[in-house]
Amino acid sequence: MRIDIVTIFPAFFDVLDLSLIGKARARGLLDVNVHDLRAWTRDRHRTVDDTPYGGGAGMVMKPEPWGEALDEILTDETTLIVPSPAGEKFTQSVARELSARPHLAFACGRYEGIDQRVIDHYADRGRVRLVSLGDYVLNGGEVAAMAMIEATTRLIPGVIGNPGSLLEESHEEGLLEYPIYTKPPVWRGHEVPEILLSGNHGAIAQWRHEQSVARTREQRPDLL
Ligand SMILES: CC(C)N1CCN(Cc2ccc(Cn3ccc4ccc(-c5n[nH]c(N)c5C#N)cc43)cc2)CC1
Repeated sequence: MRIDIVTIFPAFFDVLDLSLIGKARARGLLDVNVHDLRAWTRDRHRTVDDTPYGGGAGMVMKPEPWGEALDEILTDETTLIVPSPAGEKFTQSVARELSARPHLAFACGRYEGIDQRVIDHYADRGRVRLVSLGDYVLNGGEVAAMAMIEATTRLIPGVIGNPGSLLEESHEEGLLEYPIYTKPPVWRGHEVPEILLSGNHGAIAQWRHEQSVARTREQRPDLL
């Protein structure tokens, strides 16, 4: 998968050189390219924003730099993702859908957002998705893009070491995951549930499912 990220804070994505995504890049599983939107400005101040038509607080990101950047980056195979508080909710299902795409481009806005005509222009030409990380307000699209990239790329075969662990994760089966434990068997007086030491794999699987259901009922009844 190729991923392109356009942002006025390219250094924000240096973290993508680390950990599993960094290793996947080194192994050629992922081709991640971060671009500074200001590279497509034409004025000496490298201006990317201006006042909103119709008045109102804040500034709006100008369409011209975005148009020149995206014209260079997008292909017929690209899904353009625009993180936005007004977008569809980002879920595990969306992550799974995006993980099958050959090319993702993330347009990370700042200020009050990107001039609507940029989204309209590229919507006419193919796949544009406004996607929201959740019902809270961030200062820009970078944090959301980072989360979406991590949730999506970890589903690509070979990116994480143990594909089996993808199957029992929260939200994959519609339930929250069961509690997990490791050595020592007793820690500060807290014992590991005895069933997990029994070696009875059928009983352990049953117990884990019951724990998942109980946890989901407690924390996320909306998922049941
Ligand atoms: C009345 C007038 C003063 N209102 C002022 C608040 N406006 C809403 C508003 C609020 C913040 C931002 C900052 N921002 C800029 C680009 C950008 C991309 C994503 C997100 C974002 N926030 N939360 C998520 N789940 C997101 C995602 N994905 C936030 C972004 C942009 C826009 C609405 C207008």
